[in-house]
Amino acid sequence: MNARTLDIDRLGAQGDGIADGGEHPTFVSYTVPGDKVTVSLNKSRGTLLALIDSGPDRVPAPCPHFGPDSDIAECGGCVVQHVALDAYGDWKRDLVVSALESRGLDVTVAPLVRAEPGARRRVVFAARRSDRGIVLGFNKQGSHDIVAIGSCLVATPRINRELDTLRKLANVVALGPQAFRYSVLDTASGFDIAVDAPFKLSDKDRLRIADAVRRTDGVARLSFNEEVLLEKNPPQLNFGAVTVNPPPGSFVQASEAADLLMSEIVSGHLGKAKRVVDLFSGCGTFALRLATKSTVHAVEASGPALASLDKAYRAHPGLRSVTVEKRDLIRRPLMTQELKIYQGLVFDPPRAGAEVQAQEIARSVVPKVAAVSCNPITLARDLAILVAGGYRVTSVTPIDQFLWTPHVEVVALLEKKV
Ligand SMILES: C[S@@+](CC[C@H](N)C(=O)[O-])C[C@H]1O[C@@H](n2cnc3c(N)ncnc32)[C@H](O)[C@@H]1O
Repeated sequence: MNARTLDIDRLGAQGDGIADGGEHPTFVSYTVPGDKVTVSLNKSRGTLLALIDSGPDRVPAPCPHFGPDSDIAECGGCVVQHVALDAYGDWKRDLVVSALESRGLDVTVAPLVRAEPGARRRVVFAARRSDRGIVLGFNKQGSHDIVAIGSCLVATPRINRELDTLRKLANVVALGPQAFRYSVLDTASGFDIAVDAPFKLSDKDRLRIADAVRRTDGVARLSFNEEVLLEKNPPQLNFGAVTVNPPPGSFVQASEAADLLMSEIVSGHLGKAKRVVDLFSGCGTFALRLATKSTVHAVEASGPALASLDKAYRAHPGLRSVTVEKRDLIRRPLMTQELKIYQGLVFDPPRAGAEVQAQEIARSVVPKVAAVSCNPITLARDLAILVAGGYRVTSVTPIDQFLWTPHVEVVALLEKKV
């Protein structure tokens, strides 16, 4: 074993401590700046063997599943529970600051908006049948091993209360030893469970699973590889006063509190616009709230997401007009000419961002733009395109939608004098 003693200098973008002292940086999980540690070294990665001295921002992790000291098992769902609150907030905010700086954007970034534990309504578990029964939990860090969990501090109280129920249902779904994804969305009308598995079901399996769902209280729907096996009642999410029934497995903001805050920021910026366009609209998180004041055109690639947006709009009288358009915005962005009828625009693309769409927005005369993103790197690229096109960034708000992970949600607001 290649054991070394290292001094940790900084926290990296993935939440690892980094020792800069050697020929190249060495990454050590579960460490903080100021730690002196002994590690077993494998190229640029050190596995923590012993903590010799603690850095000033080291705190005990609140979850018994966290880190190599866990008495139970080391869950890889969270990576930075051992970092003090202020240092954690600074680190996450800095992820955004450095991404923007790398694109030459000198803009003020607000402090990180904190998330509370227990706020995550959408949790993607890993599951697998083993010799000792079903294992439901999260992958161990950097491994395919699934660590069974007894509770999750990040998930909503209802998901935690019903873990046994969820586990029993996962056991009914599991065929053979292959691992599968078991995504649980905690909605107002019960759990919406979406299974993503590498195995196939027979008709008999379908009936058996549907029967188990029927007999399980608190589960609204279960779908398997996007096929609904049973919907007892439509899963319900409230976007402001509007109730939406999201399609199986569709994108939904992971935390209700973050969803609400982002919508408030976006609505505050675009609220006076007569006509707004919502690009990458999903099921209407922004569109349906903006429609209380503005006419909205929602554009999105997923037909089922748009159908649920449209259904929710039609069931809620009193909104301004909402139209939907199914369109692949990466291949066929809304062109500058098409944008000229709007006074407000929000875009919330997947992690890869919306480079080509941003080029069209940059050339447009839409006076107010809101950019929402879960990836500061692609957001910074897209914002730089808008700034080159004459937009000014007026605010950047990082939101801790993904507590104790290296992920951060960002809402950036922009204006163009036209
Ligand atoms: C980060 S989600 C945002 C959804 C919505 N704004 C919300 O807050 O729930 C990104 C959305 O982009 C959609 N999407 C992915 N690729 C797309 C594409 N090429 N063209 C249009 N929409 C796409 C996804 O279906 C998803 O709904």
